[in-house]
Amino acid sequence: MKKIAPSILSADFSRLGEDVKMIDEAGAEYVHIDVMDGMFVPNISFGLPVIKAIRNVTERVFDVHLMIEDPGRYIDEFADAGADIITVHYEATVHLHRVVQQIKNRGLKAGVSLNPSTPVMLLKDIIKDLDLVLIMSVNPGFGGQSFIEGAKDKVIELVELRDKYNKELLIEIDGGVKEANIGEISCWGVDVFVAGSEVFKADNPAEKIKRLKEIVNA
Ligand SMILES: O=C(CO)[C@H](O)[C@H](O)COP(=O)(O)O
Repeated sequence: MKKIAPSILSADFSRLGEDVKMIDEAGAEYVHIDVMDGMFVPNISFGLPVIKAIRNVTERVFDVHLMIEDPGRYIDEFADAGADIITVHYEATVHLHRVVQQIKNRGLKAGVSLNPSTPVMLLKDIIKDLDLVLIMSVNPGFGGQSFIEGAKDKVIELVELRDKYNKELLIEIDGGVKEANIGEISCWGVDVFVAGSEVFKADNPAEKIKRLKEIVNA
């Protein structure tokens, strides 16, 4: 079963708890949580206290995407805050293998994300240790950007690596995912679909989540 991961970056922060509850009740399996530090990306979003607060609202999987420099400094804190999956950026992590082990030693799923300009092949020697690879289909930092078409070839290359080295690997895509393109993206072999503005700018966000789920599982 393929999964929808609504990104709370596009939620209404003045009523975040209600938006997270809506994500849960609409049947999305993951809550995608974008943490930005103003260094790795030019935007600052939210951090540990916010994640702890919304952890009380839902038992859905917290899919925490760390867009921060040197994320190894904070793995224990994000685990304590309630993360289920922690994804770090290849470009922000010098000792990637060590950080992946830190995440797994906390009993969490470990993911690595690639910026649009970072080649998939760079993950070849670590792919068997990963639970998830997140392909960025926009430059990280902001919601509401357009899907970068080069993501298609990256997903196809990653599917080949998955077939060869790690059949359990989840492939996630993030950025510019819409009702209009999610069906095609799904055909490439993606398992988890992050959608921010498409969900939260919809007249009925819960219906939008259900619709996206239907399309990817058709
Ligand atoms: O990681 C992100 C930005 O860095 C967001 O999750 C992503 O951009 C989703 O937003 P949208 O669906 O509006 O493109």
